[in-house]
Amino acid sequence: MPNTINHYDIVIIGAGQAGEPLSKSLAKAGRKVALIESTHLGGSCVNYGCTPTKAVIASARVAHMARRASEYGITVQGVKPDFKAVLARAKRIVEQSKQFLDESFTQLRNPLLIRGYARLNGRDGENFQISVGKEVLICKQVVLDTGTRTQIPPIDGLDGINYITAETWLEHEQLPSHLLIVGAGAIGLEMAQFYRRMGAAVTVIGSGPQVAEHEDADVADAIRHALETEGIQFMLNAKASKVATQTNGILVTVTDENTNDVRRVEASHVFIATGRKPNTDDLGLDTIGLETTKKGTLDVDMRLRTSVPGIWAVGDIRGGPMFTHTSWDDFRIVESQLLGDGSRTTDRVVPYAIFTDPELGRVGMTESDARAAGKSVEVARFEMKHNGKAREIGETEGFIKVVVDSDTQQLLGAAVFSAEAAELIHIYVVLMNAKAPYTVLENAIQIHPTLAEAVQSAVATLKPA
Ligand SMILES: Cc1cc2nc3c(=O)[nH]c(=O)nc-3n(C[C@H](O)[C@H](O)[C@H](O)COP(=O)(O)OP(=O)(O)OC[C@H]3O[C@@H](n4cnc5c(N)ncnc54)[C@H](O)[C@@H]3O)c2cc1C
Ligand SMILES: NC(=O)c1ccc[n+]([C@@H]2O[C@H](COP(=O)([O-])OP(=O)(O)OC[C@H]3O[C@@H](n4cnc5c(N)ncnc54)[C@H](O)[C@@H]3O)[C@@H](O)[C@H]2O)c1
Repeated sequence: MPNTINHYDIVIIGAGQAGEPLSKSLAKAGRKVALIESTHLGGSCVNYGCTPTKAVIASARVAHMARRASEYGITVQGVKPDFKAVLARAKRIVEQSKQFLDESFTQLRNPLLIRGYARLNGRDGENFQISVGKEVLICKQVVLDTGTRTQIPPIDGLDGINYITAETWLEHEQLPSHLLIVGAGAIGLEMAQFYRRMGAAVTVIGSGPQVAEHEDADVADAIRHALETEGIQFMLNAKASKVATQTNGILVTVTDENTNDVRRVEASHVFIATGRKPNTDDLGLDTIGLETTKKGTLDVDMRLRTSVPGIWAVGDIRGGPMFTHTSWDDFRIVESQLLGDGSRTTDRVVPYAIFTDPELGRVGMTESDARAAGKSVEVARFEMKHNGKAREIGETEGFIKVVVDSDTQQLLGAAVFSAEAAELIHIYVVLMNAKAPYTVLENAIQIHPTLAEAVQSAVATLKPA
């Protein structure tokens, strides 16, 4: 059977956080658009990332608060998480989002959703050729939004065990008796606390000297301490070098990065959370002369153009911050470049959070980054135990750290480690976007009693130079 050949203005490969909204926006503006997705609409965030992880983290918090009930004068007896029911709740929430996305495409002919795995297949004159099964698409421009998958580290024997990853954790319906998590980044930390609160023993192995390696040491230590208090064990400066099945589970050999000393840990399950590998290795990029970096990302300019004119890269594969909100903002950048005045670029303030409890809300530079950059730095720190609302709701753990440029009085960055930190950080985000001095927040009125008062209290401890 001959291949079907269809022509488009723009083809988007990957229906992730940027690709899906971009396809609709470009089509609405009159471009003929195809969106190709190999698995499920919504990508990693909806199907196994943000959505289900935050859903199970919410269940875990209910269990945690039920265990703490007596602190509030309430008697709750026999807190018993039902692990399967917790996963089932998360899966239902995922299904709702997936269904909503699927239905949004059922009546649409432009953008046309094509299900299948896409590869670039060289040029057709000035245009690009893309293959999906037996279909060939010819187009003027291509947007790549193919996301990432778990980066599997070279651990001896790993192929021989049924390890868990960010992609597969929802399918493992048996609560591990002892979960060993390899990787102490965002995924490792969030999932460690989830499984621990479900009742599993949890050990986290991190190759660096601290958890959350991009954060200031005091912030990273506070996260580790909070998780240790709940019984999670950490092995830092350590690497899992070998795994082997034994009668009662899995024997993991852990090598100390500094001393080369070897320890053996028995676990029932292993979760690999050692970073993400871009899905760029089977995209036919070589057929159009597009090279990846060593890490597999695509170098882009601030307008998200790759080195091949007409090819754009958005979301996690373009290097830099890997978040749903940055991927979604990439959609707005490409939209601005293709349909608007081109003013929107990657020159942006990027906040993020680690959804442990307490949460970490972050924006801008860390103190160490700011000092390394030679800025004239002033740092304020405010302990949450001094905030009235925090005491009233029993959430006194944590602190706020604000890094200010003492020449301009503008924020360079902030870390909020507290209850609701992922919400609170946005106050600093707005201040940074407005390029306003911290005194604007200092002089504002905040509602009492709120955690937001702590965000103000932190800057109020700064003194203008
Ligand atoms: C466990 C976990 C928790 C997370 N939690 C958060 C969080 O709380 N907050 C946050 O901001 N971020 C979170 N993230 C990160 C967030 O999920 C990603 O940054 C975001 O989804 C990236 O979107 P994307 O556009 O790069 O691609 P993705 O959402 O990964 O989508 C890429 C899509 O491309 C498809 N695809 C790949 N190759 C092809 C091909 N050749 N042909 C056709 N289709 C293809 C894939 O099937 C996929 O659907 C989390 C990630 C994980 C793994
Ligand atoms: N709340 C959120 O926004 C959220 C949540 C989860 C994931 N994410 C996104 O997904 C990305 C990936 O998360 P992640 O946690 O997998 O990656 P990560 O890069 O954040 O952390 C991986 C950690 O694993 C360690 N490591 C690597 N190889 C190792 C080994 N062999 N043994 C022991 N430790 C090893 C690294 O030193 C690093 O600290 C994040 O960067 C983030 O962008 C975001």
